[in-house]
Amino acid sequence: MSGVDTGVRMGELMGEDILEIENLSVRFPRRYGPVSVLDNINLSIGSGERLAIVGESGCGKSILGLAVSDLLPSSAVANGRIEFLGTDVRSMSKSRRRSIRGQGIGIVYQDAMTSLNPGMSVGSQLTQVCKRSGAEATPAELLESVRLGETRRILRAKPYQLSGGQRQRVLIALALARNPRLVVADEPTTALDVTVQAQIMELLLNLQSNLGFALLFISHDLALVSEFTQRIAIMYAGQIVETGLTTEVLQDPRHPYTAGLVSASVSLEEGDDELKSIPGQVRRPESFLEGCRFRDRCERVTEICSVRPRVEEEPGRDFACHHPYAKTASVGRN
Ligand SMILES: Nc1ncnc2c1ncn2[C@@H]1O[C@H](COP(=O)(O)OP(=O)(O)OP(=O)(O)O)[C@@H](O)[C@H]1O
Ligand code: NI
Repeated sequence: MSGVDTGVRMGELMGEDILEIENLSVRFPRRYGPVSVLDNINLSIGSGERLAIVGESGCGKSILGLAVSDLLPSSAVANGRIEFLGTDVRSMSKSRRRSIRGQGIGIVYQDAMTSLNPGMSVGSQLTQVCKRSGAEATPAELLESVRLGETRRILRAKPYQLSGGQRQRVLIALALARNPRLVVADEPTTALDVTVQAQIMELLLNLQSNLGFALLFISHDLALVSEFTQRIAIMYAGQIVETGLTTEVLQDPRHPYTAGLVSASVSLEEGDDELKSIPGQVRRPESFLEGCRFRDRCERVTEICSVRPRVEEEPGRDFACHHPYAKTASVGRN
């Protein structure tokens, strides 16, 4: 948690918090023993806020999205609090949890083909979700709100008869059927080509500003994230290493991991002959390091890094590092 005694938390600046995660840890004991694949996560989202979760593959972004949506696999063991609209979701009965989730949290995944039921028409899937969540809108209206033309044909179609972009719009319509206060979008456009990707992002953002839900946007793509989100949390190996306003974090990273991601992304955009990337790769959970989990890849590493770094709290910014980069005087350079 940030700014405990002095500052105002960012979520509060955006309106009241609708989601608060406190000391959340997730393990897969049968696979990785006592290692936490999500380790002591603290995070909140304000009403109507757009928050990005960023990090390399295997850092735990999707597991965090699943935990928030109460969809963790049964082999996962979770500890900590996840409070949605003021209620601790994890302490409720299964059926109550399902109804809260059904009415408050919508989910859009990358892979529409596996998120949709392949044997069932789009219309039946929408009807089912509308019924379950007591939606006021009809399936046809939902398809119109995600700007799918040819509504009648699409209602009758099976998922495989649609294009990737159309399927992604159907997923968004299903999320809207839940009257969401929060939408978790996990790499929602990764599988699409660039033009369609831009259209889907624009749709999601239009709906977000018209309907006012908060957006938890999981992505690898710093360009998308900087265009579309207000706040960012950087994850490495199951831990949040830095949070703050998206523009400030990306322009003036304090954590060496964030700095590495930013320079790799800039290098990619500028089409450098030799792509700058962070040396090495994310370890598998069974070999996560004690102390700072990033230390084997970090250019600033010293002995102290085998001790877990505290979370430093500055106004509007948290980071967990023994050797952070100094704050640049003028954010907004370049
Ligand atoms: N069902 C599972 N059982 C055991 N381990 C799992 C399971 N699901 C995920 N994991 C592990 O949890 C860790 C985090 O995975 P996660 O899918 O959240 O990463 P990610 O950041 O979303 O990566 P990507 O960018 O590739 O989607 C990985 O080490 C993964 O192997
Ligand atoms: Ni993922």
